[in-house]
Amino acid sequence: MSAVLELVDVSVVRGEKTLLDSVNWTVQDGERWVILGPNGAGKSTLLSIAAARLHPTTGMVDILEEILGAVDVFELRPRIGVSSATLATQIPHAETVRDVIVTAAYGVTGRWREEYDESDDARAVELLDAWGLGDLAERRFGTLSEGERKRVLIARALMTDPELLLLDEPAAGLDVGGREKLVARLDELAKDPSSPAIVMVTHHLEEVPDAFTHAMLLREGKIVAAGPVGQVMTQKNLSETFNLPLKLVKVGNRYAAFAR
Ligand SMILES: Nc1ncnc2c1ncn2[C@@H]1O[C@H](COP(=O)(O)OP(=O)(O)OP(=O)(O)O)[C@@H](O)[C@H]1O
Repeated sequence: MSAVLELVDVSVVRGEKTLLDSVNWTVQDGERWVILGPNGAGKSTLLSIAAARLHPTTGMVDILEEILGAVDVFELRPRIGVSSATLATQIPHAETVRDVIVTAAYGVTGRWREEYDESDDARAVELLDAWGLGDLAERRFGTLSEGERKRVLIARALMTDPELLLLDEPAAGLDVGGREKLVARLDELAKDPSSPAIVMVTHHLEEVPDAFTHAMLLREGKIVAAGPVGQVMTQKNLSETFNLPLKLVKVGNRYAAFAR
């Protein structure tokens, strides 16, 4: 195993506010991490750093054995797959599902005059099938349901065969059926040894697929706990993270929490 991501004493400060406070964190190849924490904890800020979209105020960030600040981020970014609500807002509504996926090969949203070769088209077809989108290939992105959009965004994030996959709240806005289908699909992805290292951000314990290996709990920019899921997901750690006495329920390898 080698580290795909390493943060040493990383802080992000904006004006008076410390968004991330001395974060130390390593993600090894093959690991599947979930980052949990309340609103404003710094989860998206941390993911932006992992995506090479934000530089820390202080500290060292190593992504895929490149040091942030000493690497051309435009060469690094194609090696990282990202699915987020921000990206969804950048996709033209009239774009077909097939083009939303294939355009990731050039890191653009909106197909224009780029030339795609056969391997790009073949990869897009493979992903359309894998994510149950085959029948929607020619549909316009703007006409999709929220659940369908989420799957398109993840398929797009996988288009370049990334070495690191970052998922920012992939199940936000889904009904219980949509959430469960997506969690099951993410579980398959997590179990597949050919999948890249995965980091997923969520507010909800129910959204953690059971094959995820590691968890980080974040509160006010600081790590409350980080490590193997079974060690980190305790009633005490979660109550401290969400600043609320919680009752933790475990069903198989899935979790839920309720106020005590
Ligand atoms: N440029 C900025 N200047 C000041 N504060 C900022 C700036 N950007 C973000 N913040 C604040 O930093 C904190 C962390 O934001 P971040 O989006 O990383 O949290 P989050 O855990 O992803 O939250 P949520 O779950 O609500 O999406 C928030 O309180 C946010 O308001």
